[in-house]
Amino acid sequence: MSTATARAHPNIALVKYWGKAEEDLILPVAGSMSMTLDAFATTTTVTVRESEEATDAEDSFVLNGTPATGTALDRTTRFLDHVRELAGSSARADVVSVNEAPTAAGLASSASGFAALALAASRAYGLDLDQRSLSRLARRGSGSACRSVVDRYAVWNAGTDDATSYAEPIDAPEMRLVIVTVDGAQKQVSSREGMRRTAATSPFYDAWITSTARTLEDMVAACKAGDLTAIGEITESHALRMHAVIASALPPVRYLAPASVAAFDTAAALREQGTFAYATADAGPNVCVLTTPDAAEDVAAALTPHGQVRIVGPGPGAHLTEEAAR
Ligand SMILES: Nc1ncnc2c1ncn2[C@@H]1O[C@H](COP(=O)(O)OP(=O)(O)OP(=O)(O)O)[C@@H](O)[C@H]1O
Ligand SMILES: C[C@@](O)(CCOP(=O)(O)OP(=O)(O)O)CC(=O)O
Repeated sequence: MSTATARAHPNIALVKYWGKAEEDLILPVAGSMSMTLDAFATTTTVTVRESEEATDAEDSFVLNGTPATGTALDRTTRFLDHVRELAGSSARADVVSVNEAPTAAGLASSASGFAALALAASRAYGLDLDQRSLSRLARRGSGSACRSVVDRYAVWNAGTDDATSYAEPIDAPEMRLVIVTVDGAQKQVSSREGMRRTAATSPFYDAWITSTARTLEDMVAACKAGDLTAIGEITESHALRMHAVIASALPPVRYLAPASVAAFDTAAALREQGTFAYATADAGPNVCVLTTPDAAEDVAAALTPHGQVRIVGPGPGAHLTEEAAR
C-alpha cells in the first residue's frame, strides 16, 4: 500500500480562461493569469491498493466526508486513469479529500481539488513529476487546476498540445483579494457546460478569443513593469468581458447576482475616492476585489454589505504534507 497527501489552494484568474480548443486534453483557446490563494485549501490523500488483481473494482472518492458517486466519482476515476497510464499501473486507489471552500460555488474548488489530486496521486503511484509535468497533469482534471500547482502568481501558456500547455510562475507586485461570498449555493450551469454553450452559440466568441490573447500580453507586461493600475484595470475589464460573452450565449447564462453587481459598483466608488480596488468574478456570483495590502481592511469594510468578506493573499502552489485528509 502506498499513500501520499497533498495540499493545494484555489486560484483566482486576473485574465480568465473561458473556452477550450480541445476538450479531451483541455487545451484552452487562450492563455490566462492568476493568483494562487493562501486560503480555502484542499487536502487530498491518495492510497493505492496493494493488489492489482481487482482491476474491475472501482476507485473510491470521499469528498468532505461523503462518498462521491456519479460525475464527481467519474471525473476522479478518469483523472486517476491518466496517472495510472503515466505510472504503468492498473491498481485502483482510495481518495479522500477535504475542501475548505464551498464546493461548486465559483470559488474554484475544482482547481485546488485537481491540483492536490495530481500531486497526491502522482506520488502515491510512485511518480516524481517536475512542476511543469505536474501542471500538465492537473490540467487534465480541470483547466484552471494547472495554475494552482504554481506559487503566488501564474501564467498558463495556452500551448498547442499536451506538452506545451502548462502554467509557470510570473512575478507581480504584492496584492490582496477581498473575497465577497454573495451566495454559497451550488451554481446552476457548471463552467464546463457554460464554456461549451458560449463556444457553440455566442456571436462574440471569436472576438473573445483574439482579445484575450492580447489582454494576456498586456497583463504580463503590466506585471513585469509592476504597474498596479494597469493590472487592476485589465483584471476588471477582462472579467466583465468574460461575463458579457457568457451572457451572449443561447440560452443565456448569467452568473452575476444583483449583489455581485453591487460589489462591482462599490469597487468603482472606492476608486473614485482614490482607493485601489478592482473587481473580478468567476463563473458564479461571488466577487473578488483586487487591492493592495495597505488598503485591504478598508476595502473589506466597504464590501461587507454585499456578503461575507475575507482578505486573502498570494499563497503556495500544490505541496506534499504529512497530515492525511479525513
Ligand atoms: N477536492 C476535490 N477533489 C477532486 N475533485 C473535486 C474536488 N472538489 C471539487 N471537485 C470537482 O470539481 C467539481 C466542481 O467544479 P466546477 O468547475 O463546476 O466548480 P468550481 O471549481 O467550484 O468553480 P469554477 O467554475 O470556478 O472552477 C465537482 O463537481 C467535483 O467533480
Ligand atoms: C471562470 C473560470 O474560473 C473558469 C474555470 O474553469 P474550469 O477550470 O473549472 O473549467 P474546466 O477546464 O472545464 O474544468 C476562469 C478561470 O479560472 O480562469
